[in-house]
Amino acid sequence: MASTASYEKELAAAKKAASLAARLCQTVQKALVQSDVQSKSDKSPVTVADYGSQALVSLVLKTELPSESFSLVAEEDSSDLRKDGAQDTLRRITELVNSTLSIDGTYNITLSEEDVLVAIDSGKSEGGRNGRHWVLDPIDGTKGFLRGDQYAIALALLDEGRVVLGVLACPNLPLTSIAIPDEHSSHKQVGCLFSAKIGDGAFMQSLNGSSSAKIHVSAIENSKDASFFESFEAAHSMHDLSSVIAEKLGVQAPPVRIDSQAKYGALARGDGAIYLRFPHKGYREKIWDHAAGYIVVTEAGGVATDAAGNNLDFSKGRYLDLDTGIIVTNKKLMPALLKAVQDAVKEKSQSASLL
Ligand SMILES: Nc1ncnc2c1ncn2[C@@H]1O[C@H](COP(=O)(O)O)[C@@H](O)[C@H]1OP(=O)(O)O
Ligand SMILES: [Mg+2]
Ligand SMILES: [Mg+2]
Ligand SMILES: [Mg+2]
Repeated sequence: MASTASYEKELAAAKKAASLAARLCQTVQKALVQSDVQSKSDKSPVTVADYGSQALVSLVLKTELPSESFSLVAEEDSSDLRKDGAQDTLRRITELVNSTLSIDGTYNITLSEEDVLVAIDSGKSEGGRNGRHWVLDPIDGTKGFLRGDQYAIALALLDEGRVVLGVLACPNLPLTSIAIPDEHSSHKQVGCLFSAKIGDGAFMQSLNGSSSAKIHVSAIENSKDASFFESFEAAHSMHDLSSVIAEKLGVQAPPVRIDSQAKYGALARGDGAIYLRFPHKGYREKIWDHAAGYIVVTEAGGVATDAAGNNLDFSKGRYLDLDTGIIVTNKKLMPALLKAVQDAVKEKSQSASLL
């Protein structure tokens, strides 16, 4: 039964898997940031890190939890890597996975290229409301990764359709608040690991392995004092709609634009009070883009719903069925936020029908 399980060892395995994947991604991103302009336009580093991260997470979960049946819903699959011309990429991924494993030293394993493909392809599950399913985005925020900005490794566990635990590794997120940008920001210590287990609260620790501290969403009650997060990429979210909502709420601070589910982590520790996400028409949200962030923020005392105020339902397979968008905030601000969202959405659709 989902309600009596403690998920203790699953959480430990998830933290281990995400931390190791973060180490692999950092290795690649560091080389990328130092590389010349020409190689920066090359998308292959993120491809290598993306597949490498998925292979490592799958391997660590299977190794740490050998007695459990294994189902993984993940973003990537190996079909492109099995094509002619991908041999070099597959070789680079395999080397990267093996060197990350050997630096860590916990596992005395060397993977073959075929092992890597098999590990990646354990992620083909469809999820759903029965049984347990891991949910993984091996790199969330690929655009941020390529820019040298924020990205996350996002891993969650579904049990009978509910998110029961989640971890978010954010290698570039400062350990202290990002609410006040300061000129010394380049000296800030970075690398956060957020984790949450159902009924147990949410925690943050350094990816370098310090002890974890409990985190809470902002206690702000007056929306005028709130600040909000949205996607860095305008193509991912309707920034015009979020600015209308912010105006209706009387929010005075400009939006903080960052990539990836790092937004959920930052919100869960109170760096900002609202996260607005309104993808353009026709975009379907995937469960791996929200499951880990959702439990981190809700266990930190926050609420996340769609624009109709419905709870997010992770039990429908690989996609989330949503009304319009996703809104996240604390319990005090949610009623006013929901009203502002619904008014703004109504006005937008009325003005669209007048055109
Ligand atoms: N057109 C799109 N609209 C919304 N989200 C998108 C779009 N294209 C990709 N994404 C996904 O949005 C998430 C990043 O969102 P953001 O940084 O805007 O919060 C990622 O999951 C990214 O995929 P990926 O995981 O491949 O990076
Ligand atoms: Mg993603
Ligand atoms: Mg991704
Ligand atoms: Mg992607």
